[in-house]
Amino acid sequence: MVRLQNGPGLGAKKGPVAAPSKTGSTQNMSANIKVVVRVRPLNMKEIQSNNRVVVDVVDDKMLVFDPKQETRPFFYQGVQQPNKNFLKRANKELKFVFDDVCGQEASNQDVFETTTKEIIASLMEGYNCSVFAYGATGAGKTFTMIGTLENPGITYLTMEHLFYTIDSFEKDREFDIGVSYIEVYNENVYDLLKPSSTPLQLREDSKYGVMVAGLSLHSIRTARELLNMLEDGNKNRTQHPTDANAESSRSHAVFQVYVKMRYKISSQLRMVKLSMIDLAGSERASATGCKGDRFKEGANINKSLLSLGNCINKLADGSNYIPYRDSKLTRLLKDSLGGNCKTVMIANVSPSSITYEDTYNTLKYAARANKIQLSIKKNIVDGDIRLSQYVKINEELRKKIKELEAKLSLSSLKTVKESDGVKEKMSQQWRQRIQSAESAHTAIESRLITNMCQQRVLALRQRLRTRAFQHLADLAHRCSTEHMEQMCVEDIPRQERAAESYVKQCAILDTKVLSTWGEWDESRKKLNLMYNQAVADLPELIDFVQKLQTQAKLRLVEARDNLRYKLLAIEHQEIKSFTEYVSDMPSMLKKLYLTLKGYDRATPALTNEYLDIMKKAKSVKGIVWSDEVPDNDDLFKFVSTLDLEKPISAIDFDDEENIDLVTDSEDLTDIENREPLPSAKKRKGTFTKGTPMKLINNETIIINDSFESMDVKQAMNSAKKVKKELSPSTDVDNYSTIDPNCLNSTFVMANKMDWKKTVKVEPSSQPIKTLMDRTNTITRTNNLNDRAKIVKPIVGKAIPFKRNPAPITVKPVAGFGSGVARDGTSLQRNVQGQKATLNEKSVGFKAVRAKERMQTHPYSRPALRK
Ligand SMILES: Nc1ncnc2c1ncn2[C@@H]1O[C@H](COP(=O)(O)OP(=O)(O)OP(=O)(O)O)[C@@H](O)[C@H]1O
Repeated sequence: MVRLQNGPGLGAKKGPVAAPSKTGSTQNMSANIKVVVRVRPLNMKEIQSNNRVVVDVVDDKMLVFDPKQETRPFFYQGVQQPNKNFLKRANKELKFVFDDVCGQEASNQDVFETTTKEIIASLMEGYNCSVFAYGATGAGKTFTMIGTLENPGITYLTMEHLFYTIDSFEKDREFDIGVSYIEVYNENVYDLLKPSSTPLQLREDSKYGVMVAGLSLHSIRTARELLNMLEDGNKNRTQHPTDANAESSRSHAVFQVYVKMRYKISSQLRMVKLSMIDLAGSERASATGCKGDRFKEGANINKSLLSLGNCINKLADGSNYIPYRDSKLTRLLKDSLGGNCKTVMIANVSPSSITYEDTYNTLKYAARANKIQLSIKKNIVDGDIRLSQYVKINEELRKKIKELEAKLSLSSLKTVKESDGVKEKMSQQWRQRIQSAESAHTAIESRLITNMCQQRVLALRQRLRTRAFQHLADLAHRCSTEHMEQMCVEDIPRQERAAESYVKQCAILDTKVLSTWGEWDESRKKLNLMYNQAVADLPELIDFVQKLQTQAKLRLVEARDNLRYKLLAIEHQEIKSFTEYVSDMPSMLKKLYLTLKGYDRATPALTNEYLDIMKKAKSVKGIVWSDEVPDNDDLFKFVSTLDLEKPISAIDFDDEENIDLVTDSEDLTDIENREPLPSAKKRKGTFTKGTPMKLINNETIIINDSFESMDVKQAMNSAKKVKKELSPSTDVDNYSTIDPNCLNSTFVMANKMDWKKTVKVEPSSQPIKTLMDRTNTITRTNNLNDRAKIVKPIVGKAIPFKRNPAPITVKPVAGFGSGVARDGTSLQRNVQGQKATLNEKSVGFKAVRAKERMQTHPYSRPALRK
């Protein structure tokens, strides 16, 4: 098999060298075999023989074989004959036109220029190329192909040009070059570079074409190496002197150059072959004068050349069948003649008439070959084509991918940027919208909190004011000093005005709170909806939303703190005042008790009560734990709680037990005099229990002066107890029989009242009047003489009671804490024998006011809003 030796690329890859593929080519081109005729100069022998020149080179394209000779006058018997030399053969004067005609003066360089130089370009393009020298022996074939050291032949020149060309292509291609040199002698193939007596076998492969089994390939780097190689090879070539040529080559010498090209970028691989063939002489056997082996040689040579001629003829005729297998030479040159090859035929001829027939045959041969139309293809191996195509496609795809990636990257970046920009814009818009809505909501909430805080402060202050007033009321009726009396006279209207003002303020605040709360609730719903939408659109806004919600909670906590601080300050002041107030009570109580006891009026019940008070004083705790919050103190809960979800109005100060709702218009009479009710629930029912005063019967009114929650039932039991102590046989249920003198200060037994008449107090009989009526217009007459008789100091001097010389009339004032009877009428309070009458006008007046209040407290009275 053909193998490369010492080749840098090919040598490393041992194995059969890929021959050009028939199917691997991708481009076709049509070309005739280029035929160049070279006419050598006459050699010395020919010159000496003075033979005529039968080849007349007209120009570089045409020659005339056996041209017409110059006419010389013909004399016969001394007489010039006019037209005819009967002794002379007529000249053929055949005009041959070839691709090129190199005359006798043409050098090998000139031949190279016209023959193989141009095929190197084709070789670099991937075409197989073939050059063979044809001609008779001694026609100058070897001289043309091999030449001499002084005048190297076209093989050397071609290889030199090949290396020169390779150098110019090395930038983008890698080359591996291997050469072989064989001879076909007597139909046997021999390796001239690896001499062996054993002929090599020709193998044909469908893919690689004709191959020489066992042929050595040699790598060369310079043309000079080739020259030496050729010289060595020619030494191994069979040569025998003939008559025509002293150094006649008796074999066909085939020098083949394998060029492997790999494109650096595409990795495309091209395998091309340049065949340079020096054929054996095509001379006639007679011309060689050989006999024996030499004759046999000539016969074989002629046979191979005949086969070559036949193939050329067939190729020229366009025959489908080409008899390549007729000889080893034609088999070997299959690729170079009719196959995938650009072929140059150099027909060497001698101009001498000595070789007239051979020259004529050569010219005919060459002319015939010139008609061969070859279809040649570039030799690109299938796999390499695919590989290179894949590589190329891959590269293109990679390039495209990169471009697309770049575009995509830009597009993505742009999209991301656009998306980010849109998101950022959306985010900003949402934030602005939310902040705007949140600011508005905060403003509303601030108003709501302010109003609710005002509600609670107001409620607390009113509670404390009422308590203070109650304390004053508790004391006033016992006072006889003018100063105290004056205090009461002044304070009552003031307190009642304060109460009325409180009611109004409550109504206003209630309205404000409920109105603001509605606004706040609506704003809150919108804000929450906005929060949800924003987070749904942009989940990253959740932090922003949560921050706002946390800020809202903090605002509420701060508001509660501020409120409690304010309430605490108020309570603190109240405790301080109350402590001062209470601190004097024990000594006073002790004096009173001892006074009563001194007059023997300290009943067992009173004594027990006194003892109870002592016990309580003994067990008073100095510390009230902060977590001991009174469960039933709704006012405390209301004041201390700031719940935006419960926009209730101020709570009633009365004990829950004592609060009922007036359900009809008749029962509305005293609502105005009550504390504002905390809720609709508390206003349901009837206003029966817990009234400060209660009409027991027409004669008796039980007054619960204590502002603090006082259980009527407890009071009644206490009254019964006192009655029993005083008169065990008395029916305790009949209060009319209770002696007022036996009652302690809590209970007052009224005289039988005439509801229709105003009781007028006789001035003479009632020198002292202690007034404590927070309710109605009354004209009362108090005769405290009896009291003066009763209340005497036990020890020491009696308590001085200032007598009031004239009855006192109190103008109708919507009072706070006034008693309201179940039937809706105001009750008079008779303290220790005072007579009270009902002023019916005041009832109607208060009823109207109560209705007004109900209207100003729509949320406090939801049942009545309709
Ligand atoms: N163009 C030429 N110029 C000068 N001398 C030439 C030329 N051609 C051939 N000769 C000479 O002619 C002789 C015969 O040439 P050559 O050996 O090349 O013939 P050939 O065709 O190879 O013969 P053979 O077939 O017998 O080998 C040689 O001595 C050679 O130097």
